[in-house]
Amino acid sequence: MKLSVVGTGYVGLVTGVCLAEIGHHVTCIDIDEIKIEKMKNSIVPIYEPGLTELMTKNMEEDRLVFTANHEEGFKDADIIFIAVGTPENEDGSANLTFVEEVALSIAKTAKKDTIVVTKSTVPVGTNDRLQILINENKLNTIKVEVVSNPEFLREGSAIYDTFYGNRIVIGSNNEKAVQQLTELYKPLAIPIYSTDIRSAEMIKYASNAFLATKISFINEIANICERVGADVEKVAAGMGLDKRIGSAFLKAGIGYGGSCFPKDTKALIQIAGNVAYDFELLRGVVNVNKKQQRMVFEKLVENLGNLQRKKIAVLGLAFKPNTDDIREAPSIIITNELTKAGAYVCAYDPIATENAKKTLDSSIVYAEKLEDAIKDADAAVILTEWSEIKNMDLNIFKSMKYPLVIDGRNIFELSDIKKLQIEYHSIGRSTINSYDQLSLNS
Ligand SMILES: NC(=O)C1=CN([C@@H]2O[C@H](COP(=O)(O)OP(=O)(O)OC[C@H]3O[C@@H](n4cnc5c(N)ncnc54)[C@H](O)[C@@H]3O)[C@@H](O)[C@H]2O)C=CC1
Ligand SMILES: O=C(O)[C@H]1O[C@H](OP(=O)(O)OP(=O)(O)OC[C@H]2O[C@@H](n3ccc(=O)[nH]c3=O)[C@H](O)[C@@H]2O)[C@H](O)[C@@H](O)[C@@H]1O
Repeated sequence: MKLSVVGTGYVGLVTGVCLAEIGHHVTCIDIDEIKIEKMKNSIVPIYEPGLTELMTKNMEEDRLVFTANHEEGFKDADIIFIAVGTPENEDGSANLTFVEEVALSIAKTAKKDTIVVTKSTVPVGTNDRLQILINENKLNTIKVEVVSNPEFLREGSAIYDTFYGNRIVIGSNNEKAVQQLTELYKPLAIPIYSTDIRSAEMIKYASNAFLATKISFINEIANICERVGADVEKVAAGMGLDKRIGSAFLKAGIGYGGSCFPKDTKALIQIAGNVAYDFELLRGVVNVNKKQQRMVFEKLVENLGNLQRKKIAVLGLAFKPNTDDIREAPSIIITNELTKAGAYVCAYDPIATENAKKTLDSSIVYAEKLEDAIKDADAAVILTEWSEIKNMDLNIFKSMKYPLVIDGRNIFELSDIKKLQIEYHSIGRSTINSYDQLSLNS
C-alpha cells in the first residue's frame, strides 16, 4: 500500500519506518524543513534505540521517502496517517491546531479517495469534527474516511512496541476502512480491536490515565511506607503477584513525566468537565504527581538545610531512560527549585543533555562524565534510572564532599548501599546512614 505519515516526531517517524519495514511504501511529511533535510541524509532527529538503522535500511530499499510538501506527500496515498503533536493548552485541554491544519491541507490537496487515520491523541469527538472539516473543505470530488487509530508506543522502546504491541485499536463505523487497515497491519500479527470512533478515542485517554493512576497510587503507598517502616519495593512485588493487579507500573519514584501522561491526564479532566463531570479520582492522581515531583527537592532540603552555593549533582535529566526527551520531565521542576534555592547544579545525562540545554536554567553546568558531576558535590540526586547510573561503581560516591544521595528512582539495592559510608534516601524505603554512624564511632 502507498502510505503517508504527517508529523515525524516520536510517533510519526517510528510509525513510518515500521510500516515501511513491513513492506509498505511510505512518504513521511513534516513542516519542519530542517528535520526533513536531516532525514533525507539518514539523520534521525530524535534519539530512539534502533531507529537510525531501520530508517536507513528502508530508505535504501526504496520504501521510505521524506518531504516537506503536503501536496506531493499526499499525491499517491491510499492512507494518510496524522501523527502531529497535540500539546497542552493553558487550561489543560488539548491543542488541536496542528491536527486541524493537516486535515485542512488534506481537504485542499488530496486528489484520490483516501483513508485518514488519526494516530495523534485527540479528545473524544475530534475525529467526527475532522470528518466534517474535510468534507466541507474538499476541493476535489473524492471520498475521505476519517478513522481513529490511537497509538500506544512508549518512547525508548517505540520500535519494539510497534512490532509487539498488545493491541491495535481501530475506531470506525466504515467496514471497508476497517478491513483496509486490518490488511495494512496484518504482517504485525497484533490483535486488532475494532470499535466505534468515540470509544477508540476514549480508550487512549483511559489507558494513559489508568497507568498514571497506578503510578500515583504506588507513590502514595511509598510515602506511607516511609512513615510506617515498610518497603515499597517489596510491597509492589507482593501486590504484583496478584494477576488482577499486575506488576507493571508499580515502580515508585519521582512521579510520571513525559510528553503524554501529564498532558493526557489533564486533557481527560477537561473532556469530563466539558460534559459537566468532575473526574475527581484523576484530579487526585494529577495532584499526587505534582507533590511527588517535588519530593527529591524536599528530601534534599530536609537533610542538607540551606542549599546556597552547595554543589548538587543531578544524575539523569530525561523523563525516563533510553530517550532524549525531557518534555515535562521531573528534572525541570527539581533543577528549577535547586537554582532558585541558590544551589550550584552540575547535571549529567548520557543522551538528553542537548535538549536539556534548550529548556533548563542557563546556570546549570553539564558534566561530560558521571564521575565529574559527582566529584566534590554536597549531595547527589538521581532522577533517571539510566543503566549507566544503575551500574555505576558505587565507590564514586566517595569523591563527594558529603556523601548524601537522594535516589528518586530506587535504583540501588539497600544491601549494596549498606556496604558504603553514605547517607542514602530513596522513595518508600528506609534511610541508610552509615556515614554518620561511622563518623560517630570514630
Ligand atoms: N511521544 C509518544 O511517545 C506518544 C505520543 N502520542 C501522541 O502522538 C502525537 C504526536 O506525538 P509526538 O510524536 O511525541 O510529537 P512530536 O512533537 O515529537 O512530533 C510532532 C511532529 O509534527 C510536526 N508537525 C506539526 N504540524 C505539522 C503539519 N501541519 N504538517 C506536518 N508536520 C507537522 C512537527 O514539526 C513535529 O515534527 C501526540 O498527539 C501525542 O499525544 C501517542 C503515543 C505515544
Ligand atoms: O501516550 C503516550 O505518549 C505514551 O505514554 C506512555 O509512554 P511514555 O510516556 O513513553 O513512557 P512510560 O514508560 O509509560 O513512562 C511514563 C512516565 O511514568 C514514569 N513511571 C512509569 C512506570 C512506573 O512504574 N513508574 C513511573 O514513575 C516514568 O518514569 C515516566 O516518567 C505509555 O506507556 C504509552 O503506552 C503511551 O503510548
